[in-house]
Amino acid sequence: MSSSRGIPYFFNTETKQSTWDAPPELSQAEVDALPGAAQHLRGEPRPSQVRASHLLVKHRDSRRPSSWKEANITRTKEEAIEILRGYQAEIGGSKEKFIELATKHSDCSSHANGGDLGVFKPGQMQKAFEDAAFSLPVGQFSDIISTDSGVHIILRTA
Ligand SMILES: N=C(N)NCCC[C@H](NC(=O)[C@@H]1CCC/C1=C\[C@H](COP(=O)(O)O)NC(=O)[C@@H](N)Cc1ccccc1)C(N)=O
Repeated sequence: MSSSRGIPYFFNTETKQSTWDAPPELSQAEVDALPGAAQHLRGEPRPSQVRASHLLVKHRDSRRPSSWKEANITRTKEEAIEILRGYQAEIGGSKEKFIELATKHSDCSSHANGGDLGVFKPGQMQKAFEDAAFSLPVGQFSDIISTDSGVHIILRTA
């Protein structure tokens, strides 16, 4: 799973080559079942806009290490990832749980709307966030994504 784009890539252990494209040996059903499989693996066009929610955990290297929750955020990036891994385990695919945890813990002002960012188009969000959000099937969660704001889990909602 690419941590910057939150979508799967494929690594050939013999040739040590990595690629975004699914190997021919994988059946379409296997490709579709990949966690957060990018729509390009499913032969779908990139949408012109998406709607997504996120749970953001900031750290001391965040571009703005402050939030509604904590005026001065001093945790390290590794600590932030550990915290987010914990939330990821609690969420376990449940949208209700995601909304509950984003509301309580997200370091983004969108926490007030359960993490909802509304609809956005390419060019609005930071690249890694955009790539992951636009690659997720509707209703799917990303893996942990890192941007200048901190580390995120994204749920594509439309
Ligand atoms: N709807 C938009 N276009 N709002 C501008 C987005 C700017 C954009 N933001 C990001 O890419 C990250 C990923 C998602 C949120 C976010 C960062 C920050 C938190 O991080 P920080 O900036 O302290 O580093 N939250 C925001 O921006 C919030 N206003 C998003 C929002 C909140 C409530 C309702 C709608 C949107 C960027 N290009 O920097």
